[in-house]
Amino acid sequence: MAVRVHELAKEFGVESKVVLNTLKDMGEYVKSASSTVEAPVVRRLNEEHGEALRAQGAKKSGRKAPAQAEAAPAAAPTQAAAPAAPAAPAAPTPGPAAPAAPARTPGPVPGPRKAPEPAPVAKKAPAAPAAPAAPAAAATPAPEAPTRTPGPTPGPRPSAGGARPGNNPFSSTQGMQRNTPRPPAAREGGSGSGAAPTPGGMPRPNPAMMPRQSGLPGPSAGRGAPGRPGAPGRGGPGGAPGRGGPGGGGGGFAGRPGGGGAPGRPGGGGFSGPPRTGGPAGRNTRGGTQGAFGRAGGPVRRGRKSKRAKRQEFDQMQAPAIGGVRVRKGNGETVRLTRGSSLADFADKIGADSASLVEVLFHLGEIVTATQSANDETLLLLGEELNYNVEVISPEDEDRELLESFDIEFGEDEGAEEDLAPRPPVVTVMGHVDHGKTKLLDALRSSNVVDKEAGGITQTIGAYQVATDVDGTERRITLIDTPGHEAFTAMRARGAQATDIAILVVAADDGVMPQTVEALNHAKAAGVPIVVAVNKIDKPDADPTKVRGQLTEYGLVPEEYGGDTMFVDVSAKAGTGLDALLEAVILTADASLDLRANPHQNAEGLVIEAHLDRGRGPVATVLVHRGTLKVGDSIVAGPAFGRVRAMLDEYGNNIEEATPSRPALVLGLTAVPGAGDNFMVVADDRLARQIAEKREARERNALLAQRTGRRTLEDFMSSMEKGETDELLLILKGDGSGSVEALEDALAKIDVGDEVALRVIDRGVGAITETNVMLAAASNAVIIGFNVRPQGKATELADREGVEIKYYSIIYNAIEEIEASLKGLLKPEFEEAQLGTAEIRDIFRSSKIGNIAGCMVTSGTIRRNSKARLLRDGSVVADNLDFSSLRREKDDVSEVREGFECGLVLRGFNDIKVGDVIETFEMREKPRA
Ligand SMILES: Nc1nc2c(ncn2[C@@H]2O[C@H](COP(=O)(O)OP(=O)(O)OP(=O)(O)O)[C@@H](O)[C@H]2O)c(=O)[nH]1
Repeated sequence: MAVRVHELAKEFGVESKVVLNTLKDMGEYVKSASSTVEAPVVRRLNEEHGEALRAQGAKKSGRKAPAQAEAAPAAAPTQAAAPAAPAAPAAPTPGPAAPAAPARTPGPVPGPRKAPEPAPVAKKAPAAPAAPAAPAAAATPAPEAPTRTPGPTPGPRPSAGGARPGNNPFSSTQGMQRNTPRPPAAREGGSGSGAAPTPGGMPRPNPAMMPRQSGLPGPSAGRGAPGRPGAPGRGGPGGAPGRGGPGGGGGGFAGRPGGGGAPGRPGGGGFSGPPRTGGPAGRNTRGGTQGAFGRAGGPVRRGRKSKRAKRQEFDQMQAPAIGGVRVRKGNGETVRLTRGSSLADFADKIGADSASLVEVLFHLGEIVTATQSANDETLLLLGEELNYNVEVISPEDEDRELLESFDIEFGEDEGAEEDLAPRPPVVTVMGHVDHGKTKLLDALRSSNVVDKEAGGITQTIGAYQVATDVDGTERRITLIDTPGHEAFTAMRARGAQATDIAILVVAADDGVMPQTVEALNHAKAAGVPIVVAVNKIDKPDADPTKVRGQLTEYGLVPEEYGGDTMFVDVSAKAGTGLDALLEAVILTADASLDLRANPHQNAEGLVIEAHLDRGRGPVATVLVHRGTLKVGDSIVAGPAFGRVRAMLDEYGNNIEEATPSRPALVLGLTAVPGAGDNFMVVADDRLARQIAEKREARERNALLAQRTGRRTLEDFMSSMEKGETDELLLILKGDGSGSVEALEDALAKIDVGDEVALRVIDRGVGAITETNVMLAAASNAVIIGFNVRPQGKATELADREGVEIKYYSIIYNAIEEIEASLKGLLKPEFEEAQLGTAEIRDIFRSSKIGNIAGCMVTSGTIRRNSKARLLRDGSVVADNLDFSSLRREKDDVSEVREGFECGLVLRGFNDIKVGDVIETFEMREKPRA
């Protein structure tokens, strides 16, 4: 599973931005310290830059020697791992789940991969004896232990291991879509097999894994946490003891706090860990977790206030001063903050004064007020400085906690093994431009429709199902209708993954091209198996063999060459090979994935497309992951809710219910959700509304935090020098997610230079609401309505608040106007225009008005109001002068032309000589290109 940048940074012992920059240099798309990084990328990072980063980290911690000496080992995983490794063989008796463990982790692969797990534990808590590591180690197959070498990737690797939740390591991941309930052993013990290893970072299917997959993951496989070595033992009030406590926590084992006995949260804190598995321990510690839901954590406040004040005074006496500010430093306690928390929230959690945090940040070069929403990086920076382990709760975790507060669990199949039924694979078509993705989707749609009788022409709802005959059985496949990996990646970036299998289209006449590789990498990063469609084989210059050879270099080895990737030659144009392609998809799914879901529960799934339909209101195409969605269900989808009024299939037919992997167009939502939002059926409308409202509020906060951005002192200074940077803030509303995205993309491409920036602070589908207007008013933004109008009192409010709303129905017009207004924000640019020159022929000295130059105008005109410079022997003696007097004969004049004599006085400048040249010029505004 993915780890976050700051977690990686912690492991290397460097600042997040160092890792961030390294990743960016590697071409990875990472935005902030809380961006997630997939296991393969982590591996690459380790291979390519691991040593350098660690060296840097070691240097850094060395520098801080006296104060943070204890932190030094953290930067040296090798040292840290050393004590842990021996602990493994010494492990007395395996943990409760251990007996099962070897069976679940067959093959030598898991051994070395899991090896680093103890490392983070030891790393994070260097002071902790080896003992706590033992249970964790014990949980891994003992024979493997001695062979362990502390790999270079202590943290992330285990996470990759833990990243395959559910019985289906390749399917929709992110912990949201685990399909099989975990066996009790795993739940209770949590340790053993938690790692659910995938083969050495290669997310390829491996049939050997099958039996294990179906019985897997312990809580460790939960999302997020397993990969975070820092996650174990989230400090409750006890703070420090939590760290490094549950030994298992380190590597993604994590299940139970039993290991270390510390009051930390069970290390993994997996998706479902706390509610289901933690038992009382889990619950209690969760309660102790600092303010996950608003309640401030921090020290327990008891006793009289004056006493506390005294205590604080005492603490502060010992507190190191940061730039003259005294703030009590932490001991590495974990502080959990939601996105967009303010410094006041932070201060509240650590029992400090928010003003001093503002000051600390100021000394670190950031200007943030106490109540302003701070962005993730700022919170992490502050945490690092004050020695707190700040965890900015990820959007997914936040949502999970939000749902938990309603006692709802998302992403799990209910019931037991026997409740699961097979479901069709969901497939995305990817490939290079013009290699035939669209054509292939069209061909598959028209030739393999499920119900030829009923349908006829399919409608574009974002996905459709086809059927194919494999070994005499009709098998269905759900195809996502948006070709290309962009949509796939965009969804994944939101923590959603709809795809089980990717069809990689490669034109046989063109071969592997840049986007082929890109698509391939995206699929690999997501752990999605690939079936290659070698397209356009009807073309005379088609060379399917070459394509096979080329892809082999990228690790896709055709089955016929002994590999495990199926290659199928097709012609989307001629319609050949389509059945074979579908069969290959089914065979690949059968071999590497366990696609089952419980159809008898409340439906859950993903929104894959949504827009506002003029006649029908908000419509959303959803893909059911588990359960059965029925007309009449109360549903919440992202920040939208409602009741399913009607459902349509891809033929436009009304359907009463949609089973797993079935795409359906849902009518009846109150708002338009975003593509990639999850949806679920809840008990009643009221609950749906409450969840939706909470999500919307949360989203707004996060947006505000984003908006406040990170403005450093340096930025501040440089913009001051430049005369302040200007920014045009926009809120985009449109009639469909496609148009809003298109508009935003186009706007992002407008470039009028560095001085003026354009930032879209919110976007959405549907009418312009009062909320939009409020946000615009609060942030001085302009609202762009694309084919939409205001709703309710939005116009009134906009008038009152002075918010500008602009309406467009043609993207081009919107872009043109916005570009023009951006240019309007530009400060005028001036250039110098030469006006004339005059030569000093004589000098008249006057005590009253200074030296008067008697001149002959040698070119152009000398104007009274123009600027002047004095040249002597070709060099500038004085610049930017102006005239206090210009006369012709005895008259004051405003200008004198070439060939005439004049007398002039330079204001405040008397050092003139005969023969000097006076050059005059004026500054003219330059038209913008
Ligand atoms: N001869 C031949 N031409 C094909 C075949 N498949 C697609 N084409 C042609 O290739 C061109 C590109 O096909 P598209 O389906 O638009 O390709 P795409 O990958 O969807 O392209 P983008 O959407 O631009 O990324 C079209 O002119 C198709 O007619 C095929 O099997 N044989």
